[in-house]
Amino acid sequence: MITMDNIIREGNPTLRAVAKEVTVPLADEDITLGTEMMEFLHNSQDPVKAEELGLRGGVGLAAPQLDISKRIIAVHVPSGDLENPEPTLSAVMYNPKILSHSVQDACLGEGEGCLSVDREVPGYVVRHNKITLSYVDAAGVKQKIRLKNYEAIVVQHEIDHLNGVMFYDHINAENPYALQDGVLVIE
Ligand SMILES: O=CN(O)C[C@@H](CC1CCCC1)C(=O)N1NCCC[C@H]1C(=O)Nc1ccccn1
Ligand code: NI
Repeated sequence: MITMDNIIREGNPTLRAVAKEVTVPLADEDITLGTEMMEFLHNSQDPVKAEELGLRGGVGLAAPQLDISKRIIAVHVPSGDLENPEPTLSAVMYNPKILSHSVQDACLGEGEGCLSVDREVPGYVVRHNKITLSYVDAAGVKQKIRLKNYEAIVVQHEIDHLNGVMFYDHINAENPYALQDGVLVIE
């Protein structure tokens, strides 16, 4: 089971490496890894388990954060309202690739953090508001989906990890809260 001890922190060169594509059909070990990554996200969002295991709640995880330089990500975005427990996006994605994106940019009003960064780095992380994404799913089937707003931000944060990019690489050093006209601020 994955815990915070398995998550590498900034300074580890794997976080700055470009991860390798996984072979398709998927190897058993890659399927198992994806399952464990998703289980970590579930546990991290369960108040009892997160407390028990000392987990920071996470909505996404990339294999390089486990010191495994493979193009595998897991995302599990809760719906946010307790009535509807259905997550708005829950998937393990192999070889994810952004095929196209909106001209419209967006950022989280709260900025971003990272389970591999044990410090606050304030500022807007400007990303694409909408993306068209292809990936191979846990069943080995090629998927093509469109995402927008928060879900699109989460997936872009994870794909950045596959390319050795950290969220704060996008923050304007002179003025962390500088915003071009028309950038959508997502609260
Ligand atoms: O690469 C992956 N990571 O580094 C885990 C990150 C991924 C998100 C950061 C911004 C977009 C994707 C993560 O999830 N967080 N960042 C650090 C602490 C907070 C935590 C978080 O946002 N938690 C959360 C949010 C809503 C509901 C439940 N939990
Ligand atoms: Ni991260």
